Amino acid sequence: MEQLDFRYAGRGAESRYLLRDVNLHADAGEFVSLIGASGSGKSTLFKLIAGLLQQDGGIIRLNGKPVHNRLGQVAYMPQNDLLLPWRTVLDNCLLPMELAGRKKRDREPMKQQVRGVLASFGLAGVEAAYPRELSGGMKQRAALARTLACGHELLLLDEPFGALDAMTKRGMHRWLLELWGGMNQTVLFITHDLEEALLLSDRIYVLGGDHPGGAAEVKIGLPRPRDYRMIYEPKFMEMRQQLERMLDEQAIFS
Ligand SMILES: Nc1ncnc2c1ncn2[C@@H]1O[C@H](COP(=O)(O)OP(=O)(O)OP(=O)(O)O)[C@@H](O)[C@H]1O
Repeated sequence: MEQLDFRYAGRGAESRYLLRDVNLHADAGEFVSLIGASGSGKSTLFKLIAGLLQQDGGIIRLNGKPVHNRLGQVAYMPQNDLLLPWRTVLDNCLLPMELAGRKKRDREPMKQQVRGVLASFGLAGVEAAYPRELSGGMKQRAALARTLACGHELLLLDEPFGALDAMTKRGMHRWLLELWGGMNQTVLFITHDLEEALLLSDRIYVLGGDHPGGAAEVKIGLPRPRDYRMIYEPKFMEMRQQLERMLDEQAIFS
C-alpha cells in the first residue's frame, strides 16, 4: 500500500488522522508482522486491506494491481474470531464459501477441500465436534483452518494467539511455521508479542510514532527453520531490544 490515509470523525467537527501516509508491502510468500502501541491503527489497517473500510487517500494493491472491491479477495481472521457455537467444526469452515455464494451442488467438493485443510491442521478427528468441545489451541487452529480454506493468497491474522497461554502459544508457533513453510501464502500478522513477531517474521513494521512512511521497517535476518532455542541467542536479543526501543520512542511521540 502507498501513502495510505485513514481519518475518522473526532469529537468536534474536525476529523482525526489515525493512519497518515502509511507505506508498506509484502512480497509473495513473505511473513510480515505489524506491531505498535494499542490504538496505533493496526486492526484498522487490516480492515482497509480486507475492504471492510474505505481509505481516505492512497492506494492498496493486490498482486501489484489496485483493487477497489477487495471484499472476499483476502483471507481475514479478525481479533477474537469466534466460531459459531451451533455449527460443527466442518460447517464453520464451510461458512466463508457459503457466504461467497458457492452453489449447493459444489457442497461435496467444498467439503473435500475443507476436510483436506482440517487434516493438515491435525483436526481430522474433530470435524463433527462443536466449538465448546475443543481446547483453546484447537479452536484457534479451527478458526485458522476456516480462514485458510477460502484459498486466498493473502492471509491477514489479527493477534491469532493473543488469548493462549505461553506453552500452547509455543506449540502453535511451531505448528504455524511448519504449515507456512509448506504453502505459498503471504501472511500479514498483528501481534503485541515481540518474541512471537521475531520468531515468525521475515520483516516487521512498527506502526505509529514519527516514522517517515507511517511505519518503520525492520528486516529479520534470522535463518530458517526457526525454533525456540533462538530466543536466547545474542542476535535475537539484540533485535528484541531494538524493537523495544522503537516502541518506547513511539510512546514518547504519541
Ligand atoms: N470510526 C472511528 N471513530 C472513532 N474512533 C475510531 C474510529 N476508528 C478508529 N478509531 C480509534 O482509533 C483507534 C485505533 O484502532 P485499532 O483497533 O485499529 O488500533 P490497534 O492498533 O489495532 O489497537 P489494539 O492493539 O489495541 O488492537 C481505536 O482505539 C479508536 O480509538
